[in-house]
Amino acid sequence: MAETTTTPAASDRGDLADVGVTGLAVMGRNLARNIARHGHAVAVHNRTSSRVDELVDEHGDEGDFRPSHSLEDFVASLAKPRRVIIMVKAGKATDAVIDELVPLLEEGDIVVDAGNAHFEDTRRRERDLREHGLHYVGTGVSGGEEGALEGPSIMPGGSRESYDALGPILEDIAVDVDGTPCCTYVGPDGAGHFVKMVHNGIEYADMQLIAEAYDLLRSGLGMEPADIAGVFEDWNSGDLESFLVEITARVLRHTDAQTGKPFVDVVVDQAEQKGTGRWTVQSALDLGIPVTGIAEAVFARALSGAAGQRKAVLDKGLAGPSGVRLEGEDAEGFVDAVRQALYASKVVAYAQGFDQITAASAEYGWGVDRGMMATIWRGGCIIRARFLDRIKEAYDADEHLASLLLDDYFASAVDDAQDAWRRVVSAAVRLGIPAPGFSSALAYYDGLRRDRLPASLVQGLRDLFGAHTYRRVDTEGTFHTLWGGDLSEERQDTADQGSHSPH
Ligand SMILES: NC(=O)C1=CN([C@@H]2O[C@H](COP(=O)(O)OP(=O)(O)OC[C@H]3O[C@@H](n4cnc5c(N)ncnc54)[C@H](OP(=O)(O)O)[C@@H]3O)[C@@H](O)[C@H]2O)C=CC1
Ligand SMILES: O=C(CO)[C@H](O)[C@H](O)COP(=O)(O)O
Repeated sequence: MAETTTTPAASDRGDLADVGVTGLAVMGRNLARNIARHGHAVAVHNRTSSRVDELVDEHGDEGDFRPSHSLEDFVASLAKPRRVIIMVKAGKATDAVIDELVPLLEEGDIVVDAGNAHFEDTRRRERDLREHGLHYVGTGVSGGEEGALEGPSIMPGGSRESYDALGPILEDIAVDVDGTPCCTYVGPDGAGHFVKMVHNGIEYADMQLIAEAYDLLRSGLGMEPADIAGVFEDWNSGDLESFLVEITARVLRHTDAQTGKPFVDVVVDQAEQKGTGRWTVQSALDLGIPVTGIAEAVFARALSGAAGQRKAVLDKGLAGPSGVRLEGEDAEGFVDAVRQALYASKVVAYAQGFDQITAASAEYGWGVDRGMMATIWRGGCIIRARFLDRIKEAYDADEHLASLLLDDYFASAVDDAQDAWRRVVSAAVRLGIPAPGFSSALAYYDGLRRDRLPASLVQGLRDLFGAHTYRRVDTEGTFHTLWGGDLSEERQDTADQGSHSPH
């Protein structure tokens, strides 16, 4: 387990710890254990001291832990330049820890925030700490509790210099796929946390699509959860192979011990969220990138949580098909059609997420390498999936690829799936089964394909009611029609540029 140490051992550095972790809840505790198991001496600290003692009592034999009960002792136990990993609640808790930590540090030390911070917070903190001569590394860590211990996917931002000092440890503890660690330098300031945020947004979209596939099989065909588990197990040996498809089978196969019912039937059908999906959509709105799959997933969670409204509607019994099943020819081959619709919709969701990374990288000057992001998402993280190999190949082959959907492999995969995709969306509409992920992905695909969009009419309406102007297909310049006058057209060369932005 402890064979890949690339930093000098603690004993070579004056018996000081190689790295420190403060915040020992599920993630920090397992990250510290992972670091120790890889032969690095790790200082451990937590606001509530009992967590430190528990870690050392239960797992002290796994490696070289240096417990501290105060932040002062914790900092004093670290070799210089000090490398401090903060793994606490995002937001105010992280600021509180930074405020306490900074006066104890020296120029050149590296502060790593491995929590799910908002990338704008990371940009602000990086600026502030730079003024103190400190490096601030906002890093995404994905894989949950198990990944933190066995090898997560790690997405560090910050200065190159800080990565040179920190990267070897992070690459040691990250999971390895085909000899490549799922950790790479992402880019300056908030780049790491941005990429992690989009990762989580894609996670939302992926789960929503999986949930829709389950609903279509259950409500549309009348299949039982255990049978649907078998379908997902089968799908997991093909193009859809992924962690989320694998665990869907496990969740669907699980029976509640108390009632003997399928576990999914005893869980309240209101999906919660901590906020990273919502942040992704908010940022996409600012950047003008249509991440429809992620947005539908966030809104589907919101709709599920609107308990009062849902009950009122149910009580009133709003009209529409319900309880109708597919039968005969309509049911034939439907399971496989859902598989194909799931695959095509997933490709769209990932394509949109990568578009958002592209736009943010240009906006903030991060220089994010999309092929490398696909590479480090192949293992350790929640969205790990077989088809990330294909995404990596697509971006490696053309670093300027305008959309993943233009890559030959994905263009033909989606084309192969599209009859089934349309069949599934039509069936969902006819049966009254909500499938916002599947249908919005298809609408996005069709929107991209169209020669002319009805946006021209929107432009006309804007010009009529607000003199917002429009551009013509046949002449350069900006125009306004005198709608309230003789309907003649004026050139508006001094028009407000903002009104022309497609974003
Ligand atoms: N759970 C998961 O699957 C994943 C979580 N993350 C992110 O990792 C981070 C840690 O997550 P997780 O392990 O679940 O823990 P939590 O998000 O539940 O945070 C608990 C930790 O934060 C500490 N903390 C809270 N407030 C303060 C404060 N004001 N000052 C100092 N410490 C404080 C707690 O200390 P105390 O014990 O004293 O209360 C405890 O160590 C979060 O940012 C989370 O978003 C990232 C990927 C996956
Ligand atoms: O970061 C993660 C995985 O990479 C968390 O699992 C994710 O934040 C869960 O989010 P939510 O509670 O909003 O579903």
